[in-house]
Amino acid sequence: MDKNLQASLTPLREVIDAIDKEILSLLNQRARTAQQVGEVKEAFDAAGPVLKPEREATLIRHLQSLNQGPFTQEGIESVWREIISVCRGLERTLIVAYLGPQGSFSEQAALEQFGHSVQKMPCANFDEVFRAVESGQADIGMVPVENSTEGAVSRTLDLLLNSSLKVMGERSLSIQHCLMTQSGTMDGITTVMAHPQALAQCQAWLGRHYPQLSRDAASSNAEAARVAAENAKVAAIAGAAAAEAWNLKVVAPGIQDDPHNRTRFLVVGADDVAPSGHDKTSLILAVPNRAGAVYDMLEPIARNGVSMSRLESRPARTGQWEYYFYVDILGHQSDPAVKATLVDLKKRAAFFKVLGSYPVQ
Ligand SMILES: O=C(O)C(=O)C[C@]1(C(=O)O)C=C[C@@H](O)C=C1
Repeated sequence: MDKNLQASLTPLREVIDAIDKEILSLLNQRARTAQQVGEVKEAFDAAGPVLKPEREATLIRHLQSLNQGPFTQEGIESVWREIISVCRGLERTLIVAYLGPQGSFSEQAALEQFGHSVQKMPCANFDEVFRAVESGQADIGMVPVENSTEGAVSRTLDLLLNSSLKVMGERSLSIQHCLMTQSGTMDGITTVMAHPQALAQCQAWLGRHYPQLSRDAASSNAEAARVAAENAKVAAIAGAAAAEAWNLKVVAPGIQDDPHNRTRFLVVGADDVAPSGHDKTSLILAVPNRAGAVYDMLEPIARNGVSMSRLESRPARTGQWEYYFYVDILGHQSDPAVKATLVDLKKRAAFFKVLGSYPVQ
């Protein structure tokens, strides 16, 4: 290294070393305090959850509101999610179920939300994720619920309808699909494999570049990557994490038709989440099959001054053109306006189920 450069860097690096030492000492103070929190929780409610999503959300939002930079707001969130993850892990290890295998977008969403100090439980399908949490094998599950290009993930909606689990959080992820193979080229490739949602999100690109390839459905994109790692004739569409996990080379990155492609995931678990100050409530409603019924059903939301952030319908499979409506409204179910809205909705709906209130991401 250039001598002058070295001379200029050395004092700055000494400053960084001293700061890191202080951070380390503070991190250990924080970790010890979290252990004490764990002991208090254990003493009062040994079987209770260690995860407190509302506390994690308020704590991070508060730090972001104090932050003057140049440390970025996203940086605050990702650093503190990892700090909390380690501290939480000292209380008790959180077991997180999601659609695997290794390198899936669900895994990425789970790690972004809960940090890396968790026990990962990759599952073969969404039903298994719900079963793992319902049976207590896992503390929480992370499942995709909607994609900005392809819409609702219908299996998740059906599982939410029939499960006793609650929605405890949300996480939105930018979905950048990559085409990947063993060699990093398309020589000898006959088939492109991915989850049907990913094939749909990339169909125009595939039609333009590789119209001759057959398209095969996989249970997940990471599963397609696993198959491609075993079969030199298969190209997979998956995230960059899957390429790394399965030792594949990216042929083309960012091949989704919409560059702003995003997927929203839900955290499902057994517990109710307390208010965080900026929350959302998810519910399912059904209305009788008659004129004006949907308008009547939704009227209390507007009347109580509550904002609706999502409305999704799903056939009730009665053969009568009846639908379940999946509704997200802003606010916690303990907020007076939301509470009043829920009372009114329950009176009008043929079916009514609150899935949970949770911090807005
Ligand atoms: O405040 C708590 O209840 C804690 O357990 C501490 C802590 C944290 O590290 O800040 C850890 C886990 C919880 O999900 C929330 C916060």
